Amino acid sequence: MGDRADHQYEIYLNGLAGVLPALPTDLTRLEALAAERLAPGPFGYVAGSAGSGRTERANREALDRLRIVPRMLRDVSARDLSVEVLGRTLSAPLALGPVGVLSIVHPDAERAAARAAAAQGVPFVLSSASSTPMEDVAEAMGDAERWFQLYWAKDREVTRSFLVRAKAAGYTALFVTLDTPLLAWRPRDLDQAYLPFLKGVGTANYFTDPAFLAGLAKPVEEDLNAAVLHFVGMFADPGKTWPDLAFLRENWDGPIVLKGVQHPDDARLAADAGMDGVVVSNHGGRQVNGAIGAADALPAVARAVGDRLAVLFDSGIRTGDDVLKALALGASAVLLGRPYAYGLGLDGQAGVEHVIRCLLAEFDLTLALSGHSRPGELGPQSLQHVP
Ligand SMILES: Cc1cc2nc3c(=O)[nH]c(=O)nc-3n(C[C@H](O)[C@H](O)[C@H](O)COP(=O)(O)O)c2cc1C
Ligand SMILES: O=C(O)C(=O)c1ccccc1
Repeated sequence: MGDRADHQYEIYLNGLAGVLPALPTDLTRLEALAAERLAPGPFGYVAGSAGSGRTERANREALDRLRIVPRMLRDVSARDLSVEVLGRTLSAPLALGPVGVLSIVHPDAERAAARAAAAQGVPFVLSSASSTPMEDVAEAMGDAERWFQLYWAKDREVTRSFLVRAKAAGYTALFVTLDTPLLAWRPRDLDQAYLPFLKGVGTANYFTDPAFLAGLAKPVEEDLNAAVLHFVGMFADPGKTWPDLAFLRENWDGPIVLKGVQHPDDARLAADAGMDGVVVSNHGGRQVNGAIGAADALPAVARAVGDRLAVLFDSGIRTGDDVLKALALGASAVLLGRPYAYGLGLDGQAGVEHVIRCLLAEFDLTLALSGHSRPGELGPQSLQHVP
């Protein structure tokens, strides 16, 4: 076992020494704890999803219908969790996914989450809609691996400027989110009249951008309302189509990953457009109510493009066995969403580190106990579907 995996056992060893962890080690308990301790508006924003929550439930149902079939006597004494993704070696098949407006759950927001990822050796994906400018998050991370998530704006100059800034700040890959050309119908937020960006939260990258500011009649300080409305009207673009990807390919020379792909034909279009990867994701059930569970969409996408593109996965990952299942279905790594936002809200950087450590320790143990030593050994043979 490598250094990283040894490190994951810290919580376990603390347990043997009678030291209580600050947060539950069963990460499925974080949501209930966050419901108790966070303010209702921010908690509802993070926990909420589209419509009646059908897709969020489908994400869990899809993972829960899969069962791991353990194999015995396979010498699992030495494990290596590392994977190759987008031309890099990751120490484990995990990254923190893009979650916007993190200052609603903790004042240290993206800086704390990014430092936690850096400390635990997993990449951090910074949201376009972060509460902290991308340059400040980069500075907090030193030379640790970071990727930039793009909300593909209506205004070309803003997009171009974001790409230049992200490159200069050391973000090595671009994650373009396709599933949010509009924000969905989200009853939890509507019922509480809680929409953080209407107060200017999540606009840090825009309000520090010369191309964005050039589109305002007055400085942000003089008319916050107008600035916010300008942001809401331009941050995403429901008019975009596949040929528009050429613009991003011409203006970004690193890997480009399309986030929010659910149909194998869209994955093929991504490959044909010269993209480098896809994230099979339904945005944690926050966009299309009634959509296919993300884990149910993964196998067909992996079959369609697994030999041409990096296939990543998110939406519903809560425990180490979920990570194993996603990899067995054909993903090379997973992104984490809400669980780390809860960790941040409950205990800042330490809370995010707790979430990463528990998830990876549980993944490492589940991998070993099911008879595997490396992620590459996982495949359809590792799983059984139950009706
Ligand atoms: C509060 C919140 C904000 C999010 N903001 C973004 C964002 O700015 N950009 C993006 O691509 N995805 C965003 N997502 C989606 C996540 O990247 C990810 O797809 C989703 O949370 C995964 O599902 P999970 O929460 O069930 O793990 C957000 C999710 C949450 C919960
Ligand atoms: O809430 C979200 O899911 C999301 O993607 C988003 C979009 C705009 C601003 C902040 C978050």
